[in-house]
Amino acid sequence: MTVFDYPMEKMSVYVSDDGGSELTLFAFMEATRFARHWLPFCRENKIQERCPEAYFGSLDGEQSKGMKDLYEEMKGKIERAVMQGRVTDDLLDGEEARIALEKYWTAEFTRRDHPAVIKVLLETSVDVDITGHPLPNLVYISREKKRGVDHHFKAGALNVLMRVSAAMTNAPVLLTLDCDMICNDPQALQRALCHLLDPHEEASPKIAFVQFPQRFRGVDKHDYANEFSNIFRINPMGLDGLGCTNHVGTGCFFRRRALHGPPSSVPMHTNSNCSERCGKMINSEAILRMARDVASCDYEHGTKWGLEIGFRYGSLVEDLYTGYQLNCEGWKSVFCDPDEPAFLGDVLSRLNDALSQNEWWMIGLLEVAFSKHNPLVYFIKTNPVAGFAFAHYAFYPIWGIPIMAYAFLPQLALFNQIKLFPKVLDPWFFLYTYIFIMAYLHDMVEFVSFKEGTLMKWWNHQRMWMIKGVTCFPIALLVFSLQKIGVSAAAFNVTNKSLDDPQSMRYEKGVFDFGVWSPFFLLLATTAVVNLVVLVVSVVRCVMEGGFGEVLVQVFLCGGVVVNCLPVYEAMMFRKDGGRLPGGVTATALVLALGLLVVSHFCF
Ligand SMILES: O=c1ccn([C@@H]2O[C@H](COP(=O)(O)OP(=O)(O)O[C@H]3O[C@H](CO)[C@@H](O)[C@H](O)[C@H]3O)[C@@H](O)[C@H]2O)c(=O)[nH]1
Ligand SMILES: [Mn+2]
Repeated sequence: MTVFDYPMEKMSVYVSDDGGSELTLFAFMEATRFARHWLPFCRENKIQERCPEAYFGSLDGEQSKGMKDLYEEMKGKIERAVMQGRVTDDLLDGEEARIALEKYWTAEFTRRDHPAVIKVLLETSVDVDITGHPLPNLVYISREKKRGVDHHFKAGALNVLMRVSAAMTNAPVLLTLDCDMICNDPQALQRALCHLLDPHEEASPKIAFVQFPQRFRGVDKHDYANEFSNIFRINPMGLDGLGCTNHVGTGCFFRRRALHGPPSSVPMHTNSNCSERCGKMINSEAILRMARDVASCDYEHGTKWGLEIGFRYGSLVEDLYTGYQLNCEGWKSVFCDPDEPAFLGDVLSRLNDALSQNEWWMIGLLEVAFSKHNPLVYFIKTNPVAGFAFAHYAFYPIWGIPIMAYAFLPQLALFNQIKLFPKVLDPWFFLYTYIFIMAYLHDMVEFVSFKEGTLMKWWNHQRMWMIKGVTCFPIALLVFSLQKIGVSAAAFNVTNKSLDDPQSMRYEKGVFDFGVWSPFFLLLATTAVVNLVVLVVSVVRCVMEGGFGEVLVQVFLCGGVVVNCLPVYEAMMFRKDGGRLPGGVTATALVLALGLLVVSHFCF
């Protein structure tokens, strides 16, 4: 965040470490030392790409060797600590760092059970870079964790950040960023402030947040695994037109006031704790005590935090949930999508990871859909069109039902020679075909005409949609239903961020990775096998016995699924690399497919 072209002494960076790892604190201690050299270097050389990893990665030759050496030295130390799993004395430079780490990471300290750790790493009134310019405040926070106390995942962490930052600096504008994101545009802050402070815009004081899209580094040319441009960039443009773009969890500038209640009920300035804070250093014992207090597990007990204040609890997609509740309260929101990405995240390169991430999202969406803040009943009162738009998100996983139905039922019927659709030249046939083609065409035109959209990317997107439709959507529906009847509990997997391994190399080449045992792949492989078998059987039957016109729609559906599943057949039969579908999955899928065909014979 230190990339912003903005006076550093007016910015504070709060880092939340929900994993409570000494390695993270150590990495930040190292980063502060590097920042003292790096920030003036960027300023002097007018560097736009200020994430050092990205900058040095795209650099050729021997330019800025000294700076690169410093960076490599820091990186090397952090990597050594990560490899060892702990920070050894030889890695620590000063006594102060060692004392800080020893003070907190005692023998009783575990990830799930530890006191709040708050460490001021930089204080702007004291710390300067090597040219004497002030550095921003930098504070490391690992909130208190106790076994058995609900910590509300990311929303809980963000609420702690909100309170600690209020105790320390209380800036009126907050930027939230995920751990896997980098800032890519030094002007992003100004862009957001233009909206939040616009004197000519009547709605400006009512704008709760300015959302930048989630965009990704390292997306392969045809984006076969999806950067979700339809969800993250196309749909929000429409919502922006309605004044209520959705919040996507990261790359978002909030008006702090908006998170404290409806526009009419909150005073223009929420500097309520200024009298306690003013004039004190953030590293003073009084401020630190207050910060630890608000970062404790019990602080929220009996308060409105998570219900009416701060980020809202109750859904794994706290972002959508919080954003839309703010809109319901009367706040507006803005979508800001400059051509040059303001923030960039890491793309998930493993198909299985992407599917399991989607499973969690889908469960979170269902939690919104079936909550008392259901967009249909709750939002329709204020803005019907936006209500439907949010319902489109919240009920998205329901797609699993029709997609599963269309992936299996017409095919099994066809296998048993049952005709489901009107035959060719029947007037209904034209209506069906018209609706089908128009729906697909609409999706395609919308996608391809958008900024970097291409036909190939669209094809991959629709394929991914189909893959999700037979894997994570139905599984999410099942898990959610089980949760509702009390069978299993919600959990949150932090998604895998590592990028340098064989799987990622396959990703870069645009090849799917099927190399793990996963229920997703089992469902996908079963779909693939059933459709292929039925396609072959029915084509042979049509050639021998005729009557193609009567089953054209069913054969077409079957063929469509088969074409979409080509990479699956390849992964089952022809691939030799680690991304090949495990034999066990293939065998189980064959048995399941056979079972389905046999059972269907008795049912139809
Ligand atoms: O218990 C938790 C879980 C997550 N996080 C943080 O939350 C962020 C998002 O987690 P990540 O693993 O990156 O999840 P994704 O599935 O990639 O997140 C997407 O989906 C989330 C839920 O909709 C949004 O909050 C995110 O912004 C969006 O990028 C990360 O910075 C995590 O460190 C916590 O602090 N505590
Ligand atoms: Mn993420």
